[in-house]
Amino acid sequence: MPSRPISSPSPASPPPSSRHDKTPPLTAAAAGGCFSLFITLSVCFCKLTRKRPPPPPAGATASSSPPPPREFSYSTLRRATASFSPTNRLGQGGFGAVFRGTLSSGENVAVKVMDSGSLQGEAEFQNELFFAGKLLDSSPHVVPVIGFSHDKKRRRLLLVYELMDNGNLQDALLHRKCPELMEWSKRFLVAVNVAEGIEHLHGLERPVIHGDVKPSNVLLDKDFNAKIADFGLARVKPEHVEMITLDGGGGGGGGPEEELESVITTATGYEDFNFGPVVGSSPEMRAAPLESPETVVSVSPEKGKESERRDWWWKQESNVERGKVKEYVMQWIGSEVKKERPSSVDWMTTASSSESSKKKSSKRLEWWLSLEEESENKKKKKRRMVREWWKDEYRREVSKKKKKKKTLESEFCSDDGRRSNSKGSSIDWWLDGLRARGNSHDSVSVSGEMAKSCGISSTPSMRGTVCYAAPEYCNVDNNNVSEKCDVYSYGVLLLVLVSGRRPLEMTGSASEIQRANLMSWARKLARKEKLVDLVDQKLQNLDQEQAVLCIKVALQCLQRLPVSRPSMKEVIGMLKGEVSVP
Ligand SMILES: Nc1ncnc2c1ncn2[C@@H]1O[C@H](COP(=O)(O)OP(=O)(O)OP(=O)(O)O)[C@@H](O)[C@H]1O
Repeated sequence: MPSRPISSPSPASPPPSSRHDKTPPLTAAAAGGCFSLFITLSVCFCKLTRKRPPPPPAGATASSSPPPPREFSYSTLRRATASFSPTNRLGQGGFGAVFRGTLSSGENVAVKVMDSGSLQGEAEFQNELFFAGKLLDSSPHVVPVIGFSHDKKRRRLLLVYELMDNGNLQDALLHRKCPELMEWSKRFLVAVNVAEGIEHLHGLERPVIHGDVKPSNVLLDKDFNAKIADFGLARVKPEHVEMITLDGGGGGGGGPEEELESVITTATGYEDFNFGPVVGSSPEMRAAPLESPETVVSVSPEKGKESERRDWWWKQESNVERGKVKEYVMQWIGSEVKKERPSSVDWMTTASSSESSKKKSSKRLEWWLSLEEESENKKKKKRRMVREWWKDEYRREVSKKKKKKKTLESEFCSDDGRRSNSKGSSIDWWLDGLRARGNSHDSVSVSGEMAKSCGISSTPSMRGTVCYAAPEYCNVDNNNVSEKCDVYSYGVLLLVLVSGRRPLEMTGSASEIQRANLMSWARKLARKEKLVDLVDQKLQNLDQEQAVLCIKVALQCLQRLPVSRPSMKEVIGMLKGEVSVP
């Protein structure tokens, strides 16, 4: 019987044992696939959610020392400030409102939000960012920007700073009257801190001119250590600076006519804005000043007059923006006309409330602003007429004043000690204020307290703040900007610190009138050798000698000619008693 051949096992039908053996590799492959898919998805998710670091600034090298300012997302800052809650509002500047915030890391910050349509805003934003990289952690007496954010949808630009617990010096000294600042040693320390902060800026390889030194730009930490803030108007020192060595060369000299004219020009801020408005919002335009302000800022004598006049950020021109600028200037002049009246609140408000006079003012201002289209001769003629108008306005106001106030006014002594008569020189009274650039809330208490919370910026001009700005800084041909501008402003700040008064302050009593202009009063006291009269009576544990020394240093800083002012290094030396006061 033939034996049945043993059929070979068909490959299609493996034995049960063999099928069972192949299952684990298949499962492993599926699991491996799932795992790699998971990894890929995780990596993608991480990439998508990770915040991109800001691009390095132009010209930055990999080894550039200070880290660039951080970019925050808008939502982070919104969360940090509880949706920019009014309860977190710290103050208001020309740029916009500033809010207190706490980041998720627990870090306390101050967030500055640029108002959409702010004239100053965008240029200042760029400027602050430009200096942020340069100044981060560079000095204990400087508050640089630590980050920024922008929200395209809401057209908002935001800057983030380290929070300074005791706010600004202006507020702490003059509004809140913090007890800590009633201690002489603390005030003196603030004076030295500020001087060191400015000296640090001036001592950089390319010196930085702050351009807006004033008490509201000095911030105080929890121990009342002072730091310089707000680099919106800062600039790198021009390579060629024309130093004024002759009186009248741009330091505000010249005859009364010229002075009056220049006062009106500077007071309106018109010339500043005429250079071209704040840049537009396209990225290219925004990038321009960030690239290299140093190269544009130089004011070499070879350049044309027109280009000499331009600050580096005023590069863009657009008619639409011009319209906005004019509107702004008109509003501003209007408010200045109201603010600058020398006497008490009552006649000022009476005057400003009259509807017809408002209309008249507005017409005249329109007219004044139309000067830019006029020829030089016509401009001169109109300027003369505007001058007349300002005088008329003032005389009208004066005639409304009570007899008593007239008497007080006639007692006012001018800067050089000459007694002014009530009619002819009455305009000088408040023009003196304007000459000293006295229209900010930093300086004006004529109309009562104008605290930050009113929402009024203290920098109405892009050339610093009235009262604090050096005469040459406000000059139309602004090619004389040097560190000495900051020295002048520091001199005013020092007087404010020692006296506890604003640079321009009027309360109405006869004795007060002579002290209304802090700088003039200090000079007068110096002539009488009674500087101690200027020292704040409320100061505790006063070191009289040191306080008088501070006033002397301040007067050195306030010299009209920049070359006559000391450097900040010398100022620190004088304050510390290492250098004698000339
Ligand atoms: N880092 C900060 N910490 C605490 N408060 C701050 C800080 N930065 C600004 N502030 C507050 O917000 C206010 C407004 O600041 P901002 O720098 O915008 O305006 P300003 O310098 O006072 O005015 P301007 O911009 O017209 O010169 C300050 O006066 C200060 O009280």
